[in-house]
Amino acid sequence: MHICVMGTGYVGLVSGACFAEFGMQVTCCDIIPEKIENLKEGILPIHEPGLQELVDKGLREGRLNFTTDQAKAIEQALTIFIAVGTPAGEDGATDMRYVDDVADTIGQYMHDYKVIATKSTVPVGTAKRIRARIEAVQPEPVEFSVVSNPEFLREGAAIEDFMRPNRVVIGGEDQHALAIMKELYSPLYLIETPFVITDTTTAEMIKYAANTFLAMKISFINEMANLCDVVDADVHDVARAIGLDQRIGRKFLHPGPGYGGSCFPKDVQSLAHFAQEAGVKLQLATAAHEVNQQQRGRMVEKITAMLDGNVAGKTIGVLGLSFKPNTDDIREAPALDIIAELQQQGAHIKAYDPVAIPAAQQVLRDVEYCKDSYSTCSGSDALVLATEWNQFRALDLKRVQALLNQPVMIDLRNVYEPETMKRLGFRYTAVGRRSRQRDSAN
Ligand SMILES: NC(=O)C1=CN([C@@H]2O[C@H](COP(=O)(O)OP(=O)(O)OC[C@H]3O[C@@H](n4cnc5c(N)ncnc54)[C@H](O)[C@@H]3O)[C@@H](O)[C@H]2O)C=CC1
Ligand SMILES: O=C(O)[C@H]1O[C@H](OP(=O)(O)OP(=O)(O)OC[C@H]2O[C@@H](n3ccc(=O)[nH]c3=O)[C@H](O)[C@@H]2O)[C@H](O)[C@@H](O)[C@@H]1O
Repeated sequence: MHICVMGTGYVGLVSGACFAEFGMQVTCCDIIPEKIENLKEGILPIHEPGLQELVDKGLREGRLNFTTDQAKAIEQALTIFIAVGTPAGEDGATDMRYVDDVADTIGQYMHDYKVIATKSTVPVGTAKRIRARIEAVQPEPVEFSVVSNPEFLREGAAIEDFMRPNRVVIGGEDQHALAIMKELYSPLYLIETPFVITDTTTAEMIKYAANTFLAMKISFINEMANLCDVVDADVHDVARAIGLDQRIGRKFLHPGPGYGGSCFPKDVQSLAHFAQEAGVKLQLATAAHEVNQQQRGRMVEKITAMLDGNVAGKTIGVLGLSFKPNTDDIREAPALDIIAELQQQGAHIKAYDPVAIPAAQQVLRDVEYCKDSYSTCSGSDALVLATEWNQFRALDLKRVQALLNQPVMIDLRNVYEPETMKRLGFRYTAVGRRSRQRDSAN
């Protein structure tokens, strides 16, 4: 089956490469010619483990193609996936311009039956909006179906998530289109992936409910961590113990500087926004967002407190810039806000990230980028662990201590054990770890 994927970002490129691996004939389109020229040569615009191999294979075997010629790609395909960005607009409303543009393009170039599947995360009602736009621009009336097929992959684990998803959600009103969509995912039936087949509106709703629930879990544990900091309890034990209750589950209970990335922050706000437009006030979504925003400020306070309440004139080494490990994505990365605030307060920042430095250079000013973790420590008055890349989990702590001006570490991802750090002579603090251990900082 020929499919066309509109947008070659994290979702479009991963979906295209994985569908090619499923045996489909895939054409990925983008409006950025340079991106497409690079992709034709196998040069990826993003860092995503395992993606290079899949793209190389797809190109080599001729099942994966890249083009800016949207007319031709649309013409050839039976199914067209929309995987363009849906960034937050004003007041948390979703900026629909890219989805609208794609819908208009599809409408213009559609000459026979197509299934149009939305993979982008879009507000409830978008399937109807896409249908209306296509109908408005079609040169001749051609039958088509719009289905909602939200994507649940995580950056950094995207291939595994696509190939072995917890579930596939397909929303549609037309049985023929649903049958085509099921056929596309037929390799997943072999591994007994659960399928949720529903209507478009419900499928659109599911994606926001899933992301908002996960975001709420993170904000919840961050609030618990903040309380643990004050009442002398250990959030790791709290998270483990509550997570062992299978009704709660252990995942997504890691406290830290708050969630970042291109999805949770915008999706939580978008849900609250379109709910409000529908006359429904979603208090939990709003609270999850507010807690998340405040968490970054709390992290700055933690850092400042470890430097005697004043960071002006101090040098702070920051490990990790991306919003999570295994990606070069810095969209809404907590590290960036924290760095900007520390700079505002007069600190000099040294920073290292295994892959995200080029992206960070586009947005951060006056940061001294380092070639590795140890050069980041060298001459710094404190070390902040902002993103838990594996290589930061196994630092030579004696070397770190020797390189720092003073042995101060603020571990925003709770990677290290307070007891160990105390034994090594560090002044160490983390997020919600027990005060007996935090006392080591004093
Ligand atoms: N990044 C992620 O992990 C996930 C993202 N999503 C959702 O998927 C959607 C896409 O997200 P990302 O891949 O992160 O976006 P992205 O920003 O990385 O990529 C979007 C791509 O679409 C291209 N584009 C824009 N207008 C176009 C047009 N008219 N025709 C063809 N291409 C066009 C852009 O040039 C860009 O390359 C969003 O709605 C997001 O919420 C869903 C699940 C996971
Ligand atoms: O809609 C999306 O785009 C995607 O959003 C998230 O995926 P992603 O943002 O790539 O990464 P996550 O692993 O979910 O992490 C998001 C943020 O939450 C933070 N986080 C995560 C888990 C946790 O316990 N604590 C915590 O602070 C991470 O550090 C990161 O900043 C969801 O996990 C995906 O299912 C979804 O498809």
